[in-house]
Amino acid sequence: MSLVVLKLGGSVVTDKDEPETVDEDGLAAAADAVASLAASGQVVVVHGGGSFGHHHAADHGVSSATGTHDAVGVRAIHDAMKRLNDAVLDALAERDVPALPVHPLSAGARTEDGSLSLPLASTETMLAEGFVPVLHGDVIAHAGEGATIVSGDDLVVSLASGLGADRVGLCSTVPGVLDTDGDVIPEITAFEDAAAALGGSESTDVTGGMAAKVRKLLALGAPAHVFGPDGLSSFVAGESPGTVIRGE
Ligand SMILES: Nc1ncnc2c1ncn2[C@@H]1O[C@H](COP(=O)(O)OP(=O)(O)OP(=O)(O)O)[C@@H](O)[C@H]1O
Ligand SMILES: C=C(C)CCOP(=O)(O)O
Repeated sequence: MSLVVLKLGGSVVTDKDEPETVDEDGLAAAADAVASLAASGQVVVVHGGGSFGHHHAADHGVSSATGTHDAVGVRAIHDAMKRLNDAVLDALAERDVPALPVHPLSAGARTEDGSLSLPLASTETMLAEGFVPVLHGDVIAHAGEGATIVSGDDLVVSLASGLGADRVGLCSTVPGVLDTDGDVIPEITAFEDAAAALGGSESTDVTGGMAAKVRKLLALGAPAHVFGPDGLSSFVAGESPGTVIRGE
């Protein structure tokens, strides 16, 4: 059975500029897409932080590289992400998708050099038993740093390579990776293909926006599709909306 890893960007399922606000229409469209994928194969969902995780992370001075030993701050970030995760799980349950949470804080860790170790037993067993695991960007224990942010994009890379995903999709608010004229770049095989146009994120985003996304996906070794909400149904149908990123 084919396995799809789908990331729902925080900017798709939340209003990124209003603290802790779900974008109900964006979430509904995303949940419909997951329901269709789950009806025809295995799917692992990952969602980003949007206005839930990033504001708390910025308030506590935590990013992917800079950590904290303040447990109160770690819990504030994690609890916000659990609230968003609950909203995603609820939307999926309303569509009869057997979705279950996997919280990276309790599952994985980072070594001193920042590499992510994400044991996959819970996700794999859930899939084998017919569930749809739903992970999320989170705060995670990091050797020598206390705890740092792990982005949904990092999780997608670990999951897709560790589980041998057949297809990877990242739904963001932009229709793909854009060039300097604002047109979608159909294919990226090297960072230089898009470097001139790649910026961070327009909203509060402690994990780096589109440039970081492209770098991580190039390292994946499997094709990854970056598309906007309008590309969701085409991705579900097996087509190739937006930008495809192929690492060498
Ligand atoms: N060349 C580019 N093409 C497309 N988007 C770009 C580009 N350069 C910068 N961006 C920014 O990257 C953003 C998408 O990355 P971002 O990390 O915010 O997406 P996301 O995955 O949807 O959100 P989150 O990180 O909350 O999950 C766009 O909204 C845009 O502001
Ligand atoms: C800010 C937090 C906690 C999660 C970040 O995940 P991302 O939005 O996928 O980069």
